[in-house]
Amino acid sequence: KIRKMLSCGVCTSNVQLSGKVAIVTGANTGIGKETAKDLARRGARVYLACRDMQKGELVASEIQATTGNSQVLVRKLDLADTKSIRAFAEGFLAEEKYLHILINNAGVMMCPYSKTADGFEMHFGVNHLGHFLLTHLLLEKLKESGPSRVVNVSSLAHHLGRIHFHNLHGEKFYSGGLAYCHSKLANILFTKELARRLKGSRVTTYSVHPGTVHSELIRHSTALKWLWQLFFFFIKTPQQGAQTSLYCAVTEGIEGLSGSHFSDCQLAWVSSQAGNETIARRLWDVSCDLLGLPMDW
Ligand SMILES: NC(=O)C1=CN([C@@H]2O[C@H](COP(=O)(O)OP(=O)(O)OC[C@H]3O[C@@H](n4cnc5c(N)ncnc54)[C@H](OP(=O)(O)O)[C@@H]3O)[C@@H](O)[C@H]2O)C=CC1
Ligand SMILES: CC1=C(/C=C/C(C)=C/C=C/C(C)=C/C=O)C(C)(C)CCC1
Repeated sequence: KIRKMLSCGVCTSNVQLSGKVAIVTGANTGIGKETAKDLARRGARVYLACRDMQKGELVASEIQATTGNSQVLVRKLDLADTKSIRAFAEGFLAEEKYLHILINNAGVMMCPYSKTADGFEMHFGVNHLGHFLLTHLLLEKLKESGPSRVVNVSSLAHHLGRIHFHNLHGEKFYSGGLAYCHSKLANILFTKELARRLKGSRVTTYSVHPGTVHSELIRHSTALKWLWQLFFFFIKTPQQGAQTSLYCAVTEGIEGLSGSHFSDCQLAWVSSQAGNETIARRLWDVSCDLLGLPMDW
């Protein structure tokens, strides 16, 4: 009971999703897997967008067996490679008429310094630019399918983040922990700017802090692995961690809150950086520039 109380925030909506189509990135484990499972239980056709097809197929079978929904599909998506992102989107657009829910969930944390196939620093490239490009490529479909939603999984860690426009790829200085924080700040800035640009459309967008959750996210940090074991009682299960993403994806009547940040299924405060529209606009333009996209999408 105490653990349940500490975990806070449950998505109580019983909205059913038959006939709806959803994509969850990084759905082969952790929060993404539980998010996909819940959407499948509600009857949606769910695409598990995973970089490891074998892991994805195993999880798809598990979700199909536990939910009785056979419409759980795995498609290859490596967010560290824009070619893979474009191939994923092309395949999806060719096979599906609609997209109602896009959950940009995949993430990496505290990686040793490394770059994506396109030369972007790994956290900025995967957590921000990868999802930015994916959303761009799927936006027309989301618009055609409205009402539709984009949920960006960020973190409380964004409070320590800054967008260092002169060092976006960590070439001047690099800390894996801070790079993660910067990328999670970018997730919130992207959400706010996207919401501003989508005003008047039937697509809404939300950013989320899932809580502190048992998952593979801490794979690069021995210290956090110890901390997680020591304080296991205070840490959410992936199923509890999925609640706020699900809340933002399915709850009726939150359209007016597009662009907002949520934690424990409630509105949550963001840092002053995250609320800064000038930084959000500049990050948008720089991201388009890096990805070779038009700025006015
Ligand atoms: N756990 C926590 O306490 C917190 C998590 N979050 C956020 O929640 C989200 C989910 O994390 P969580 O479930 O905890 O972590 P996990 O590490 O368990 O899951 C991350 C998922 O992202 C996938 N992924 C990583 N890199 C890529 C890539 N290049 N292309 C495609 N997929 C990729 C992983 O795939 P693979 O299995 O192949 O590595 C995995 O499926 C993240 O955005 C994270 O920042 C935010 C705050 C706290
Ligand atoms: C201080 C403290 C904790 C540490 C929390 C930490 C270190 C959270 C890190 C969160 C991350 C890495 C989020 C990712 O986005 C616990 C274990 C909750 C137990 C209570 C005291």
